[in-house]
Amino acid sequence: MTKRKVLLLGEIEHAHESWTSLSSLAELISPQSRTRAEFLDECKDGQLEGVVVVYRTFASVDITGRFDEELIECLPQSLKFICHNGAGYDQVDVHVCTARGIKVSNTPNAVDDSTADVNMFLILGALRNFNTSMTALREGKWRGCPPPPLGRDPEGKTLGILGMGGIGRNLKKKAEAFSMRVVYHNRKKLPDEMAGGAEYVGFEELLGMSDVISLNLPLNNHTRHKISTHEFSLMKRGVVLVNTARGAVIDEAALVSALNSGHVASVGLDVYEDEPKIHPGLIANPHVMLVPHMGTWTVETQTAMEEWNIGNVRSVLETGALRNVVPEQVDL
Ligand SMILES: O=CC(=O)O
Repeated sequence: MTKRKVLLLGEIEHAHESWTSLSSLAELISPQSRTRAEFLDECKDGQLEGVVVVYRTFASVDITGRFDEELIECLPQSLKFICHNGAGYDQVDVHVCTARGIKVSNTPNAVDDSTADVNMFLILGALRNFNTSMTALREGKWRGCPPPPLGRDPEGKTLGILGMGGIGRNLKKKAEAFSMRVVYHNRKKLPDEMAGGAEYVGFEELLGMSDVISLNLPLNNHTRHKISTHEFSLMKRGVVLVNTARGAVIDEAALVSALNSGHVASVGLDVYEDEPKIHPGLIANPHVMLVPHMGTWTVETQTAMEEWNIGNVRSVLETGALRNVVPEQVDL
């Protein structure tokens, strides 16, 4: 009998032993392709027949492109599972996977601490306007001339968390250590023990009452450009906005206008609408703290993500099921 195959798209950087240990259960293969066109041909030529599960990384999109309808339709008939190494799985069209009977997993909990840490860093940096003085110092101008306006303290400010999933709930605890009052909005109110005392408010209410707004919601067809011109107009003048989720949740052009008009005082961003390109209006604005998508960029978190994803591959090979599936597939 031919051995089942596992296709690795991307690299294993940390959890080498766990990955290698899978070889007693299946043949571990990598694609020959370096481009999307080559990958589609490799699929169509039947070279990937026998692959039951794909392990893919965020960066592998540079080779295959998005797992959209065109690509998913070409995948071998044997393929039943896609294990995505990342919390956000917007590179994979889950709807098409579901229609083809493919189950998809991600790495939700592993990312919570490090992403919420970056979130808090951006909140503090944007409130204190650290970007201007850090740039001035490197230019030999000490705090700058004139020095930046005084920053603001997080203590006593209202933080509105849009999307109270694992990262949002983790951020809530961290923000409370800085004496922030936390309110949140989700499509559904959380059970009280999960919300941990944070007040549930409507979407527009959150926009209107928050001093700081943190975007922690996944990118999908419902959330693309969730924050645009109209939503900015509902926010307090002088609001601070941070985003560690996905860039396209914000309409970046509208954000640049809101910053230029002074309606939004400052912004902290880890993610961008068209990464790695950054809107020139964001680069030019001194009130913007920019981090190049480093929410999970720590040894501990990257290792934990790989271990979780490999655990999912192992679970498929040993039990025929994933340990977790993405929320859209939970009730299937
Ligand atoms: O962006 C990071 C992730 O989706 O895990």
